[in-house]
Amino acid sequence: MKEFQPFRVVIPASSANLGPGFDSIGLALNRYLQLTFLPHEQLKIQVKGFGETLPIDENNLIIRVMKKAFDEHGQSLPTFHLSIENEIPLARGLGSSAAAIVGGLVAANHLLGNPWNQEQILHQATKWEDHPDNVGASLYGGVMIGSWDGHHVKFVQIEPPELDVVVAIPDATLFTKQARQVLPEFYRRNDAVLVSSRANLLTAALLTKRWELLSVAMEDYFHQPYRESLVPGLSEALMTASQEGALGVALSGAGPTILAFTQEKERLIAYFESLFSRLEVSAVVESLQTVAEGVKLQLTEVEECSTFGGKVLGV
Ligand SMILES: Nc1ncnc2c1ncn2[C@@H]1O[C@H](COP(=O)(O)OP(=O)(O)O)[C@@H](O)[C@H]1O
Ligand SMILES: N[C@@H](CCOP(=O)(O)O)C(=O)O
Repeated sequence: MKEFQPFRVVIPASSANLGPGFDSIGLALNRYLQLTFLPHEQLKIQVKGFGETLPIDENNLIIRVMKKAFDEHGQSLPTFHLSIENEIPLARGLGSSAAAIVGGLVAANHLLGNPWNQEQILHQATKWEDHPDNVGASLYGGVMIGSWDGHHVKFVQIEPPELDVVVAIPDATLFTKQARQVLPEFYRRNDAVLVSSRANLLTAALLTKRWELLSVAMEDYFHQPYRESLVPGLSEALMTASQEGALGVALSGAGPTILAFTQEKERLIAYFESLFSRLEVSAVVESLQTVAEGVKLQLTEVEECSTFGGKVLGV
């Protein structure tokens, strides 16, 4: 067994796209995935919070990511006890897979002696997800604006907007893979021109804090119209939330969560609760905060690893 000092990696959730920033813009949010690693003679994984259905062996995404990082450096992954404490619901459009990938890469990089810098970790993470929006936000925090051509990521990180975020998270899952299959292969030039101008306006509005532009700047024609049929409440929220306190509203990532920026969060929460109750769709409506900081790694003492007190479900 390879010895190392126990450590913890804490990764924020994220909301991708913000409307027209499809596969490009991501925002870090204050729900966290926390991974605690302790040397152990065999792999053991324990899950608390969201993720009861996750594999607790080598098939777990975090372990697959770590193993690949070790393979690329010609080393074999040490064995450990991994405690996963997860506040990010799975397959809801809040970047759970991106958080797992970023967490796995940051943990592997630490165990390997930090061969990768943060930009190289972003590159690796983007290769796993094939878009830099969620992984960028989880890694760097704030708002990440990135561009990936399949080989290179170029990006700018900006401060998150000083606005409240309200999310409506339906109980049903929607896997990103499934929500990408409904998207068209080609776009008409007029649609592409319009949505690209909306994305430009969104970036400018975020940079200049022109919140009154968000309702128009977050209009999207890349993905939301095609995903409406998969997401209860989306078409109505896009049409009416701005009259109920939303400054801008969008599908969060691939959905089914709907996200809105607001300065009137109680009013907007009441609106979403009434919308979902009328649709008879079970959903949690709550306010989240944007976060300026991305993933953090903390060395810890064995005594502090109280997370290992619970039942160990692993192999
Ligand atoms: N904490 C985690 N540990 C391991 N795998 C995870 C974790 N969170 C998410 N995943 C993997 O990511 C999948 C969900 O990814 P995805 O469909 O992209 O949804 P999301 O919008 O939540 O990112 C899960 O089914 C699981 O395979
Ligand atoms: N740009 C991607 C974002 C997917 O985000 P997730 O949180 O649903 O994984 C897309 O829209 O497909």
